[in-house]
Order: sequence, then structure tokens, then C-alpha cells
Amino acid sequence: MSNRTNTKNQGESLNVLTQTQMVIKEALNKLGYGDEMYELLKEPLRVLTVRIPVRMDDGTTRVFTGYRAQHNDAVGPTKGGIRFHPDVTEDEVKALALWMSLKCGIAQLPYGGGKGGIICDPREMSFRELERLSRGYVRAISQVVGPTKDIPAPDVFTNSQIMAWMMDEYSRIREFDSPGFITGKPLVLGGSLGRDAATARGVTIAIQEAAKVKGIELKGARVVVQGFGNAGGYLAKFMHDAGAIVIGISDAYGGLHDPNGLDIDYLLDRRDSFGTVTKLYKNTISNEELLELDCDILVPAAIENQITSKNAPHIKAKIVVEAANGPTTFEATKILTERGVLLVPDVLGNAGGVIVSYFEWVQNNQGLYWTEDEVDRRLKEILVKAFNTIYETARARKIDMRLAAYMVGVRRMAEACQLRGWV
Ligand SMILES: NC(=O)C1=CN([C@@H]2O[C@H](COP(=O)(O)OP(=O)(O)OC[C@H]3O[C@@H](n4cnc5c(N)ncnc54)[C@H](O)[C@@H]3O)[C@@H](O)[C@H]2O)C=CC1
Ligand SMILES: O=C(O)CCC(=O)C(=O)O
Repeated sequence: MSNRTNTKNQGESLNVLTQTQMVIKEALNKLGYGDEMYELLKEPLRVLTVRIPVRMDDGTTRVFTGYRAQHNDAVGPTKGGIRFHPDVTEDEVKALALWMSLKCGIAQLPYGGGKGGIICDPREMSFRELERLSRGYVRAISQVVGPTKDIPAPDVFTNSQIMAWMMDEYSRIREFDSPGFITGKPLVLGGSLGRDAATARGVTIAIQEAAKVKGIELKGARVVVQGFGNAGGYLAKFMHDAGAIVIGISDAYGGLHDPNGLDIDYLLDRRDSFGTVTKLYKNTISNEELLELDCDILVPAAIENQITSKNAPHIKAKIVVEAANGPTTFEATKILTERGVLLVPDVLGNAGGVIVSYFEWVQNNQGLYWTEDEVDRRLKEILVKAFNTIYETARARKIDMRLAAYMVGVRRMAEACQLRGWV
């Protein structure tokens, strides 16, 4: 198993939890909160570790380890996706739950953050093995989740089919149909129009706002996208449709580069269900090379720790918008900001996913479903406001966009903890 989220890089910590804690501490300090608030918020309130036995197609049993972390429920139930990936670690899930809290704070959703993960490689499992794993995970965490407790959703290598199995398993255990238990469901099972593309729609809104600030015309801008799954695939399509030139994309196996622009519709058509397309090509570049391509806008949309102190000095983009969670280290954020790169952090850049998940939960609760235009209009309203609040905070306080986003994101939760008398 790789230690992608826990190792060091030339003395720089790549532990996503400790990196996040540093920024939370600084944000709370700037907001005037003391050590007690930091002690409460630096870790999730609860983390459940589960062992899930799964009968494999060959008749053997494999036992998988999974987690569900609930960062803080002072504002409301916890909310966040479930990741299936071989590199999942407990610290990673904890950091992802903290980031969910910040996103919900930034978007002013009535939630705290949660996140789940299972150490597995779904690319090597059959459809039925994945179903058994998904159902087993829900059985293992069923006591701590629910529509008013903790509401899961998709993340890396999970999708609407997996959400459907999970919802079905939960409704069997609880003996009632509860579509609001999970979001990112297929439409016929209570999903929301627009949820599939929501993360990329949100990233697109962030790019539009960032481009305005930097005086960059989106039409003709050169865009590079790392990751070609749900977030990266839709994003590449939206950029292409907006008249930008997508000159580079990548997946877990490498990248494709064409300075004249890639045929995004063709690549999407050839991509598999895990966001893989580069395996079909001989002439590929590495993910490292992709990130350093000469471009105007760079969108990391894959995994953590991709832009570090090592490659940050060589990033050529003028705008970096994080669709992935945690793609840029704390050190690299400082380097990029000092170099004048406008970095839109994950907790703002990719918040579109959880915002439309919230819309899905609201629609499930009221039993009344919205049009896609309604979803997109409400999403845009929230994100444009959030971008401007964070951008102005960064400018007024002369701090980087990540710290500004953390200040905006943590404020409401800290206030709720204080009002409840927890600190
Ligand atoms: N799906 C959602 O609604 C949301 C996703 N995100 C974040 O966006 C990022 C991507 O998630 P999704 O697109 O949903 O996942 P996905 O599973 O649909 O696609 C993942 C993509 O990343 C690539 N990838 C995996 N490992 C890689 C590696 N080591 N190096 C380079 N590429 C690699 C895969 O090949 C694939 O193209 C993650 O950080 C996720 O947490 C954030 C908010 C919401
Ligand atoms: O849609 C959601 O509830 C959460 C999406 C997610 O996991 C994320 O924003 O990282």
C-alpha cells in the first residue's frame, strides 16, 4: 500500500491531516478563538473503523477495512462522500471529514462534515463483489448514519450505482424507504437533476470568477485537467464547451497533451467507468509533466498531494482551481500565492458537489423535485457569493485564499459550538 498521504517530501509533511490542522489553527487564531476551540475542531468527534467480510466470486472471503468519520455536528447532521481506493488511510478520511465541515460552512449548509472510505481497489473487483462490499459497509456503519445523523454520497471510485445499493441496504435494515439517507443516487431512486455534474459545475463557476479577477478570457484560454473521472471529465467538457482549449488531461496511468486542444468528446466516449482513458494511447506524458504544462488554468481533479514544494515553483498556470480534495500542500499554497498564482482552494472550488447533494436531500425531505435550471441557479448563487467573500477576505487580510476559505468555513461551526456551550 502506498503512503501517498502520510510520507514526507524533501522535509515537507505530506500528511493531509496535520497540514489541515495547521491551517485550521491559524484560521481560528485569526478569528480570535483560543486553544480550546482548536482542540475540539482539530479532529473528528467520532471515527468508526469497520471490518467488512466479503464473499468473492471465487468462493473465498476477503476482509476489507473501512472508516466513517464525523467531524462535527454542532450545526447539523454530518455529510460527505465515501471513497473506495487502495490508498485510503484513517488520517486521510479524518482530513476529508474536516474539509467537508469547511465546505458546508462556506456554502452555509445546515451540516457538519463527514467522510467514509474503504481500503480496496474497485478496478480489480467484479460488479457483484462491489455490490457485496457496498452493502457490507452499510451494515457495518448503519448505527451511526441516517438522514438526520450522517448522510453519505459518492467520492473517488464510487458512483450512483453504489449509492443505490447502499440506500437499498439501509432501507432493508431500517425497514422503511429513506431516500434522504444518501445522496448522489440515480434519478429514479430520488436523485437530483444536476448532481452528477455538480462538482464540475461548481469548479466552472469558480474558474469564471477567478478568470474575471485575473482578467483572463475563458474563450481561448489553455486549460489542463488532472483526473478524468466525475469531476475532471465533466470539467473538461464544460471548459471545452465554453470555448477554452483543453490541452492536457490525465488519469491514474498518465496524461495526454496536445497544444492545439484535445478532442474531449471523443476521450469521454472512450473512457471507462473509473475515469481511465490514457491506457488506449502509446504517446503519453506523466502526471508530473502534465502539472507543469504551459497553460492558463490548471485544475487538479484527482487525488491529494499533487502540487508540493517540489513542483510548485514550476507550475506555469495563472489560476489553479482545486477540484480534488487536498491536491496542493500547505507549503505549495504559499509558493504559488507568492508567485502571484490565484489558487482557489478545494473547500471552495469543489463545494458544488455537496451543495447539490444538499439540494437532493432537501428535495427528498419535501418530496418535491426541482428542474435542472433551478438547481444550477441556486448553485451559482451560493458559489459566486462564497467566492467573493473569500476573495475579499484574502485581499483585506493579505492572506492566501486557502487560509481565507478556512476562516470563512470554520466561523459558523465555532460559533455553534460556543453557543451550545461545548467550549
Ligand atoms: N464526485 C464528487 O462529487 C466530488 C469529488 N471531489 C473530489 O474530486 C476528486 C476526483 O473525484 P471523482 O472525480 O469523483 O473521482 P472518480 O473516481 O470519478 O475519478 C478519479 C479520477 O482520478 C484518477 N486518478 C486516480 N488515482 C490517480 C493518481 N494516483 N494519479 C492521477 N490520477 C488518478 C482516476 O484515473 C480518475 O480519472 C477527488 O479528490 C474527490 O474527493 C470533490 C467534491 C465532490
Ligand atoms: O456530496 C456530498 O455530500 C459530498 C461530496 C464529497 O465527498 C466532497 O465534497 O468531497
